[in-house]
Amino acid sequence: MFILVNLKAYPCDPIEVATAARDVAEASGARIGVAPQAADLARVAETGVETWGQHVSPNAHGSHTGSTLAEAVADNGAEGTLINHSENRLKLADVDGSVGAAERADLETVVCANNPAQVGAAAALSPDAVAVEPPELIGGDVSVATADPGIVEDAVAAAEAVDPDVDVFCGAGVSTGDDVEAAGELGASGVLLASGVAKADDPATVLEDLVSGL
Ligand SMILES: O=C[C@H](O)COP(=O)(O)O
Repeated sequence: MFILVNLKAYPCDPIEVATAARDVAEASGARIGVAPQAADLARVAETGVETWGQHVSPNAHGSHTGSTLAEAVADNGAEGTLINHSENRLKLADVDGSVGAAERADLETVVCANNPAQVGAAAALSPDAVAVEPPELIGGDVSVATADPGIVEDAVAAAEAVDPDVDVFCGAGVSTGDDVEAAGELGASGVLLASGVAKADDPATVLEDLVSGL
């Protein structure tokens, strides 16, 4: 199971989280990634943790003020990127363009989707993975795998029907090792989470619990 921690725009210390994630990954053998703000990518990557972007634009180099180029994300140490997060939705053509931009920069891709129908559409764009996240559960205390297990199972089936090579992650409310295990039992091969770690008083303790059943 891949544990991908999105720091969003939370007022946490990205280096504290990245260092804890690196240490827990090394000690446990689990795969843990951290997606900080774009401006923090380089110093997060310097910790040695697997570093991800929160977004890349479809643009290449050129006159595109405000763009987050996939090339820049990769040059600053990221190995992958989220695309189309629920809090940063893109038009379908831009999701396609961002997946292509990420691939040109050798970034692994996770395209986010609200529901199984969107998972199928996203899988048709051939990212490395899709992440299903019911928006109403994001930031809450109840894991998607507990609150709506059917949406995870349906997302797995939707991706499988379109492209069996596309992995399926789930996210929203994931904060414990039990949540990670439940997601795996529903067929997910990764979890996308944020507040459980980014808002924790002690991120290291939460990360240790997240990997405890792996
Ligand atoms: O990117 C992360 C997801 O939106 C889940 O956020 P959450 O763990 O705070 O529910």
